[in-house]
Amino acid sequence: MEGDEEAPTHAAPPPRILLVDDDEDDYIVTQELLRDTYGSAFKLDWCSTWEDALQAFSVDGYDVFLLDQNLGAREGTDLVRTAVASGCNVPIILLTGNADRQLDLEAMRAGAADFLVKGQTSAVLMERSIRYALSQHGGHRRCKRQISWEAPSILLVDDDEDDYILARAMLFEIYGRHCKVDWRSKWEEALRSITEQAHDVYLIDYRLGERTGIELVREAIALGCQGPIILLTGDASREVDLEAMRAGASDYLVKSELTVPLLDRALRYALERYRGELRLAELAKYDQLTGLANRFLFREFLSKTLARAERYHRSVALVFLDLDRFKLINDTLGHQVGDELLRAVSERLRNAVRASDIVARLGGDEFAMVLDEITDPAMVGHFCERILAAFRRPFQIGSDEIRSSTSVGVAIYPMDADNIDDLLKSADTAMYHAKEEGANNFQFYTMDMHLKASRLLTIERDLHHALERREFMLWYQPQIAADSGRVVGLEALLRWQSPGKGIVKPGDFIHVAEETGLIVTIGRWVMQEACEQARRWIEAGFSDFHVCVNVAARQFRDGTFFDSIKGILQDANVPPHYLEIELTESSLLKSPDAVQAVLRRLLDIGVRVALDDFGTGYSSLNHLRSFPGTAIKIDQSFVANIETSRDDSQIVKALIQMAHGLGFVIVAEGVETPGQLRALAAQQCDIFQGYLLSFPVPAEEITTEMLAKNHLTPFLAGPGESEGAAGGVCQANAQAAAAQGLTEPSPVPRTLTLTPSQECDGKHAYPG
Ligand SMILES: Nc1nc2c(ncn2[C@@H]2O[C@H](COP(=O)(O)O[C@H]3[C@@H](O)[C@H](n4cnc5c(=O)[nH]c(N)nc54)O[C@@H]3COP(=O)(O)O)[C@@H](O)[C@H]2O)c(=O)[nH]1
Repeated sequence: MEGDEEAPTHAAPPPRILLVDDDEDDYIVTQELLRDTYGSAFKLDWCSTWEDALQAFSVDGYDVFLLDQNLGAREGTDLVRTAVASGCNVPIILLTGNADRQLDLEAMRAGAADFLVKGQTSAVLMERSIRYALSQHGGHRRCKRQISWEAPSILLVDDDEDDYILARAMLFEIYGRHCKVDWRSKWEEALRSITEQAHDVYLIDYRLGERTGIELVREAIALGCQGPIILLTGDASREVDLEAMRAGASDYLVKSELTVPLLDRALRYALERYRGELRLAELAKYDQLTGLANRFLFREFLSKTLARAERYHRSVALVFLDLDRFKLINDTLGHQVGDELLRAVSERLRNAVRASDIVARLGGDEFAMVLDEITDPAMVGHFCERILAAFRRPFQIGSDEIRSSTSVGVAIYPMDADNIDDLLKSADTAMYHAKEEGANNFQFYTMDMHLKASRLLTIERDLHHALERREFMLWYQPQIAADSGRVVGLEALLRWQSPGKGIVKPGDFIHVAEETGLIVTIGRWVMQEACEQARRWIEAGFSDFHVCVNVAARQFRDGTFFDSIKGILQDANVPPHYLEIELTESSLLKSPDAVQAVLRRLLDIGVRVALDDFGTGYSSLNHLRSFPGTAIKIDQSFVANIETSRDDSQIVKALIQMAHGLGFVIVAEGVETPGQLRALAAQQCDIFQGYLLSFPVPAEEITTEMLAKNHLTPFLAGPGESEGAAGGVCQANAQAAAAQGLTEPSPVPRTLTLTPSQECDGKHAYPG
């Protein structure tokens, strides 16, 4: 048949084809066949081993692979499976030495696009097989869902009853008598039946009275027919073949050459392609990177699973995973490595579950699985342990060995939630709890988690509103110099005037702002407001003071932090030494080099820098030594026990000596009693801050008078005097405050009335 035809001219460049065959003679023959089709310049690439083939399969650029079934001791079908499993979506056509239905079936199931018998393959047959394979090329084989093979229902459209009888006999031979074969002989009738789409496959004769089968194909497809259509023609003609393909037929068969095996194979491939197309439509439901189900399909699956569980009163576990430190891996080793890791993780997860269990990538580094028919939560626990164990071995990504772990959250239907959204939320909440517990572990959802999570969500929403409605404000807590007793610093402390809750302190919301990143916006507002207030105080005649602003680690991550502060100071027209930023040791540790670089730049322009809460974190002399700052704030917890705990007293003493030795100014925070104040003064602490001296107050309460007073005289004048008239009011207030648990007054703030026994006469201890 091929002898009658000329080598076609191809407007498009010929496909790039790789032959995998361990027999060089076969390579030469195949090359000749393809040259008949694509012209004498066509070059077929060739490799002869399984290993070379695998390598070549991962190379981008081939359009089709021709693969010999016999590769030494190994089988081509295994290679097809391996290639498909590793995400190869280039069509693979299997070549075998003999026609074997079993093998043909196996090839199809492995994911081959077609199957050709070597000795019986002409140039035309090969070209057609390649063309159809290419037209189907779209990667649907990523979808590994098994579609069961059933006897298809077939509609035969032929105006010759004998042909129908013959075809039906063949079909019965292939599928047995239970195969449904319908027959239409008239064009219009056939069109109606086809558009009803009651059949799996259509066999249409090219000649249908006055009209052609091609027209019928076109019309049926235009009317929405999706099932595969095989055209039957009287004789082989390349024109008819091309016409059929262009009209939308899946294949064409020459009636005179029709045999049972040929029909069988054509039907199977047509059906498989059709199913492939359906799956292609489903591809939108698969994650392109990993081939796993995506969020859309996962929800669909979960919805069906929950519906079944409801009907049969079963429990279902939703297992939600998030990789630990994935962002770090992505940021440091690059996105390509990140992608590879996600693929490798997907493969391990797939291997950790039963074939029937779904594994989905919900996005980023989040994965989810569903365990059906849960009878005992311990089952799920074991499953989670298996998942965690799957991460114990490092992942080999290129030349890198990457260690990764995951945090797993579990929610059970119907115990924890009775619908998809709530179940997902619960599993997500449990996963976050696993992160909080130090990552690399699993947690079952509990009601407490729910309450916590919903509280956080509410706060987040309210914080957004608070920003929009300008509900934030700053209160200021004075810092008093030990040597002069005067106010040298004013720490700006954020307060939220909530319409529903009154004055809310940062302890109740700042962590949410930090977690959500909202702290960057809020922090900028704080900085602007504090600097503008500093300007107002300067204009009011205040001098020798600075405002202290707390800065969260997240604010440093924004590469514009330095410029932002500089701009704010300029806009407010405030010299930089009026500003001190306070950061905690943990902020410093989050990204030491980057943070230190910013701090140095700030110091260079004159901004003061204090290390907050010192003594609580990983405080070490090394950190202190390399800290580019001006002041150290000893944490309240040490101050609180300084009178009662010898250890804490010794620690404070050592901290002060150490920090002084390194040239830092020492600020003690949380000073609540005269005894604490005296103990700190005895240990040469430079600056005091605490309820004893003043609660945080609104800016209006900071007056020139207040700044001029010596606030320490009542307490440091000596035991007898300090408890006397001079310090009496303050003392009474402080004791009253202590008796009430030393909470800040709210909503109307008040300053402890300090009665100075003498005016400030000394220079501020704080270095300028
Ligand atoms: N990133 C930002 N963090 C901020 C900002 N404003 C405040 N904060 C941080 O929130 C934490 C709690 O602050 P707050 O509730 O305002 O508490 C401060 C003082 O009111 C309190 N304090 C002061 N004196 C005493 C005392 O004698 N006893 C006592 N029990 N508490 C006292 O201490 C807090 C000041 O802490 P510090 O900053 O460590 O000096 C707190 O960690 C703030 O840092 C902000 O705008 N941004």
